[in-house]
Amino acid sequence: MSEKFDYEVLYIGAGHATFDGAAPLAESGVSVGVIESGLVGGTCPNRGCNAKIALDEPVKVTREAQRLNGILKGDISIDWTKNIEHKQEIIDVLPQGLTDRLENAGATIIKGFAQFQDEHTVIVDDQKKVTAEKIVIATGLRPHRLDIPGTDLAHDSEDFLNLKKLPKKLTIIGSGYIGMEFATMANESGADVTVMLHTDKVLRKFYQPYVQKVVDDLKKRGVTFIENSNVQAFAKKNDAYQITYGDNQTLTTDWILDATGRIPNLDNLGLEKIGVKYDKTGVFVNDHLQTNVENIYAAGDVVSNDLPKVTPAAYFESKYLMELFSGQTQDAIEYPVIPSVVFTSPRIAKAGMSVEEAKDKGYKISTNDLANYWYYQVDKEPIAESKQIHDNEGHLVGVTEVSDQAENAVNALLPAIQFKFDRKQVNQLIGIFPSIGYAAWHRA
Ligand SMILES: Cc1cc2nc3c(=O)[nH]c(=O)nc-3n(C[C@H](O)[C@H](O)[C@H](O)COP(=O)(O)OP(=O)(O)OC[C@H]3O[C@@H](n4cnc5c(N)ncnc54)[C@H](O)[C@@H]3O)c2cc1C
Ligand SMILES: NC(=O)c1ccc[n+]([C@@H]2O[C@H](COP(=O)([O-])OP(=O)(O)OC[C@H]3O[C@@H](n4cnc5c(N)ncnc54)[C@H](O)[C@@H]3O)[C@@H](O)[C@H]2O)c1
Repeated sequence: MSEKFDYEVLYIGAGHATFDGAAPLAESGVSVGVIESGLVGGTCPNRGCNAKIALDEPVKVTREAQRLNGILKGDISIDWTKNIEHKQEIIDVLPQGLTDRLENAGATIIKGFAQFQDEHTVIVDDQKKVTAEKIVIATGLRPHRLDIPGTDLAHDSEDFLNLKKLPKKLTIIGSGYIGMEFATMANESGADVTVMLHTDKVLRKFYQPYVQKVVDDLKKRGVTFIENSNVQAFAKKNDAYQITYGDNQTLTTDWILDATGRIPNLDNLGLEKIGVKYDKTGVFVNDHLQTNVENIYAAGDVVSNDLPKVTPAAYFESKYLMELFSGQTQDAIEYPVIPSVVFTSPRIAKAGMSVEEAKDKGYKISTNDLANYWYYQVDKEPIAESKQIHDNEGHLVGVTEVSDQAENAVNALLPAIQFKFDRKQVNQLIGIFPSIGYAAWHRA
């Protein structure tokens, strides 16, 4: 225990970037404090991944049942209100569970909003002074809001995940992760959905031919996409809302979701006072996640880097800091392959080298027509394809898949990509048959 300070390590924020590492760090005997202004667990469990995937499950099941219609008898449809209630039941227990995990490990949770006073001192809710030898900024992101007249009439992803009743007409501004996942859920649950694009691109970080398959399918299901929409204003119109866009066109809707991205949670943190460098992309860190102020670190979504802003990245950084602070490593952080997926229906998942980069390098790109592979025909998947990329020595270096279980297929291939398995090693591992993992692996 540090004699000079209240804690050896103090985390600001209690999301994945904190708790995955803070709990084992406290268990190892380091004195740990965690300041959290909202729910312990942060975005992912409370208003992100867990909440979203609970709402998505009936969508996936409904789609499958539609495909198996004739074998399965009777119509099924989603009761939105019940779905929201079920989601809430599942996630309500998570903040307490994570609080217990941190406290049982020996960490102290301090509720309130933190502001730096100096590089070793933080003031919580303008009252309580907390000091620490090292401080980790892990404050995450918050929704970006369009700077246009009427912007307050729009809602964010958290509002959507808490909607007790699904609006009849829902308009989504933005076609990134949130725009596309929420358009899928709302459409399958019975809403009339319009997606307004900034440009003509949807999910620009994913393989575009697969994105197009998902967009075409959503169009067939009634979702409208407006490209280059140039959204200019929102206004209240009787019981509805009017969106002015394009060349002075208007659109009337019942509910507006602003899904135009997320920005670092750094307002009023007092970083200017202590000289920590950052910009609108996040906090600048070196290869030890250390800021320009020696004892201050940053982890998770709030860090300025090119990684996808996803839970596995926050988790990995949190674990790295735990190892650094407990003396298990002094090495620079070395990121593994970080996979990502968009939970549309079907999903698009990817890991490692992209198809575009593989083309530039002249690597081998194999196309797997999975819709015609027998195991994907079991549940009659019409949209299922993958690309596997092998380098010149025959190692699998990248994969992208569009299918209902693309996330599981990509997960199965991660060891081969991460550890550069050679042919002999790949052949040495056999999976359970039949399974999606097996189907992916036997092509590796
Ligand atoms: C709708 C949605 C769906 C998502 N789905 C997925 C998914 O399916 N898979 C995936 O991998 N990722 C998903 N993500 C991303 C994932 O949630 C984040 O990458 C992850 O939560 C980042 O963790 P973090 O700890 O860096 O930040 P956060 O979880 O955001 O935690 C930051 C915490 O800091 C607190 N805080 C901020 N400022 C202060 C302050 N001054 N004082 C005290 N506390 C403060 C906040 O209250 C918050 O609890 C999703 C995100 C959203 C919004
Ligand atoms: N499955 C997952 O892992 C998952 C799911 C949801 C969210 N997330 C995380 O949350 C973050 C935020 O998600 P997001 O979808 O808000 O961000 P995003 O960056 O994925 O997408 C933002 C979208 O808004 C559009 N946009 C920006 N300005 C606009 C304007 N003026 N008019 C119309 N469109 C505009 C962009 O073109 C883009 O399509 C993601 O970066 C991701 O890391 C992850």
